[in-house]
Amino acid sequence: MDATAAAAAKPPQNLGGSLPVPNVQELAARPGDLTPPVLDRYLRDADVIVEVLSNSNDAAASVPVVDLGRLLHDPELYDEEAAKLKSACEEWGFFQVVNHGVRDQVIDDVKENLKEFFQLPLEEKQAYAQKPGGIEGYGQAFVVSEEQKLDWSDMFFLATQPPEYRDLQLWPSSQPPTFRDSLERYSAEVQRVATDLLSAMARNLGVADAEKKLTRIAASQSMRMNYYPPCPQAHDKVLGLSPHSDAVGLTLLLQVSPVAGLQIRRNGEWIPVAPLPGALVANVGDVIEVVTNGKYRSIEHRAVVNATHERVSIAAFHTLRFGATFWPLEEIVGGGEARYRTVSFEDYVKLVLSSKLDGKNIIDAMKISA
Ligand SMILES: COc1ccc(-c2cc(=O)c3c(O)c(OC)c(OC)c(O)c3o2)cc1
Ligand SMILES: O=C(O)CCC(=O)C(=O)O
Ligand SMILES: [Fe+2]
Repeated sequence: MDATAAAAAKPPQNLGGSLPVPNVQELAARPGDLTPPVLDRYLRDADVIVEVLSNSNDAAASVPVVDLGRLLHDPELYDEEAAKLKSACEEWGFFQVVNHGVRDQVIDDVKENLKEFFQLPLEEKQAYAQKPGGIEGYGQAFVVSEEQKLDWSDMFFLATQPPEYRDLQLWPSSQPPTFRDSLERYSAEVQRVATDLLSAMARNLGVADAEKKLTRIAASQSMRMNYYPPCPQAHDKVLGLSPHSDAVGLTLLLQVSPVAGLQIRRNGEWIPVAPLPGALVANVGDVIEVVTNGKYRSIEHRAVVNATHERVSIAAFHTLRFGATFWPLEEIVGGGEARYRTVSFEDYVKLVLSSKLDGKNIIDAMKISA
């Protein structure tokens, strides 16, 4: 590869960052520092965190479960499982993936190492802090004004695929010593799951060449590793992560802790997605909504926090590579109207990273108004 091609392979720098905000794990560890003006930045209006209705547990139980092994290795069961995937994408936008083939050891190692990382003293974690104007590293995202309400969480964000997108200075090398290895293995296995799911979605959509057009949506991957400290003072008045849809193609979320927190908005209610041991939670992101012209819609979700237990999760975001452009696929639009704009991936990432985390605001900005 010549120097120009190598430079082109690197992702653009300084696509956007966040205003600096307090480290939430430290705030939680020193409740004396949590004075009313500090806490007030996290407290939501009473109507924001409404309880889920009592019958919601039934709905939670029916968040679809898709068996990837059946789709990949069992021709006799393929049609039945593909139909489940189709209705999960059309009706829910969220589903749990089981029998996905990511090895238990790979999952256990990445979970252990990430929990160890978050337990390091603040000064050690700060060695991997986000740089001004950048999103990668340890810190926060989507804080664009001093007035907005803050989320009760910290994040560690790393670009993981393709390997040339990585900034290895931000990948912990010695504490914990196996972090790089375990993240690398987990990243590769999860990217394979994303590609396989997108292939199956392409077959379901039944459009010529859709496979190539959809699997490119897993060409890059980044990991948002979330740490939600407990909040005994006000767990029912703060949010771990504001309502949002993922501004990527396909997210595969690992609920590291056996603690509830993820909720999806369905028919106007917030429904919990209980951690299912060994499963990955898949969700359709905004980029899939664009290329399917709204046939598969991204779904708003959020994270709530616990009074006494910390919670850790890893969102593996799969999306396009820089240099790509995306638009509603002609085969899906057919004789109808494209409902979303064509955009270069780079411009799209700039839009994402300068936004507030606020429901479906990003995809709304992509819509062509009637
Ligand atoms: C390949 O280029 C990029 C792809 C994705 C992102 C990105 C970074 C984030 O931090 C981020 C995020 O925190 C997030 O919040 C939950 C999110 O959902 C709205 C994202 O889509 C997201 O994307 C950066 C660069
Ligand atoms: O922690 C969770 O359960 C949700 C995380 C999430 O939605 C995200 O990182 O985009
Ligand atoms: Fe999300």
